[in-house]
Amino acid sequence: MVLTTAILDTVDELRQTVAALHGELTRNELVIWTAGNVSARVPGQDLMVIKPSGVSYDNLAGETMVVTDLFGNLVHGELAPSSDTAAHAYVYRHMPEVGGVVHTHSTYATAWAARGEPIPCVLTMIADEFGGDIPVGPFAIIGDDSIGRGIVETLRGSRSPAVLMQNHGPFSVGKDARSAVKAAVMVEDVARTVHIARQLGAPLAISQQDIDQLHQRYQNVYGQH
Ligand SMILES: O=C(CO)[C@@H](O)[C@@H](O)COP(=O)(O)O
Repeated sequence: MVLTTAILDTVDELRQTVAALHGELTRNELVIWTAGNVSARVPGQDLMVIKPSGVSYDNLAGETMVVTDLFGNLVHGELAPSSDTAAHAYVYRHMPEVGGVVHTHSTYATAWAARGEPIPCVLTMIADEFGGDIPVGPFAIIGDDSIGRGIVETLRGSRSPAVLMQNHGPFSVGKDARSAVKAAVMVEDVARTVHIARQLGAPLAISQQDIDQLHQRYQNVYGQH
């Protein structure tokens, strides 16, 4: 596939954005070594920008980000794409509203994934960002569409932008890559808080009505408009 000058301009800007967002994963201590990855859909194109596989975060820059089609075929860039490219691509193919995907192995969220236990909606911040319990997706081996299918099928049944893939770790989605990174940061924060709360007792439930009210406010009123 030959990329036109207009698409290349968009891609180059997106490569810088995705590279910078990988810095948010290390800054928020969500990844170690080369684990984790961020991607962004190229607007209006069946393309995505994603991290190259196994490259140190110290060496991630716009120029090292790669571009693939939505079946994981390399279209632009020198390096091999992330080993999670198939999962990201599957999400983009089946969830047209998603513009960004993030995967980490952040400690507390991954500990919940190891138990295959959803994070209960016992904090206002969980209601705000996730709209209910943070769901668990099925165990799936990397290498084909299994992880992507598990992410999509689980998220379709939830308001949550994050899913805890059993025995693996969190994947998060958003309207753009920055929103997906935000969900990755927040799922780790609430995973830690609920874990700590449960050490000393049973966290108290929030009513569905209150969850709905909190979610609606946060998604539609919170912040600057
Ligand atoms: O979780 C996995 C694979 O599913 C890790 O290898 C992943 O975090 C990092 O892989 P990449 O360096 O993106 O290929």
